[in-house]
Amino acid sequence: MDSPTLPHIDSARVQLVAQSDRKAPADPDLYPQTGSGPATNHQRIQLRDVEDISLSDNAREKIQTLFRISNERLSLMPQMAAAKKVLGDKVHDPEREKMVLDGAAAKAKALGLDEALVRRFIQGQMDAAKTLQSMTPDDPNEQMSKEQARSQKEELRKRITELTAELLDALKDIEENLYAPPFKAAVATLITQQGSKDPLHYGQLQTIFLNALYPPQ
Ligand SMILES: C=C(O[C@@H]1C=C(C(=O)O)C=C[C@H]1O)C(=O)O
Repeated sequence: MDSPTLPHIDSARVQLVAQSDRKAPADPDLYPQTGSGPATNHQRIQLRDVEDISLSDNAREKIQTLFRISNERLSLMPQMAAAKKVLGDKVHDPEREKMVLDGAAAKAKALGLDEALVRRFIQGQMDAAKTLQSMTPDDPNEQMSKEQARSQKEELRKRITELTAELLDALKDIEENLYAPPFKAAVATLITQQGSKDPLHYGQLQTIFLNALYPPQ
């Protein structure tokens, strides 16, 4: 990536709060418990089952690609929050969200991807993005001028647009496997294992991912 204007995420600035206002997941098979407590029997069984399935390295890589892109997209949000603060802009920008969703729907069509899945998935990514921005604390040492903030926001949006397109390519790559039970179980397990890296903490991102890929009936 060649974007020197995008600063790296500074985790010290992102003191994240543990708060998920999402509903309790419906299906414990797909929505494993997360948190710091010991794994439940259920989780242990599920992990063993997934090993038994011996998910191909290829499938594992594809799922991890999806997480990696999502993480990169989310990692831009503290800088987005900082730019918006300088500009006095709101975290939630419904016009921009409509553009992102419409762009994603158009690309979904071109790829032959299920549009409802794509809209759900990208809306989930945007919800997580807003949560992360709201959790970004003020930086009393922030020196950015409005001019700098405007160009930072613009650069970030360019990158976010690219990453949104990459997310759809990665979704397309797993679409045909998505509803095979072993694959579902593997997604749930890999998401749980990713939990420690969840920038939203305490399973919120896992829940967003799972709800988007496998909406509770
Ligand atoms: C990232 C932004 O903040 C929010 C999140 C968005 C996203 O994840 O694409 C889009 C609009 C905003 O509601 C932004 O304003 O660009």
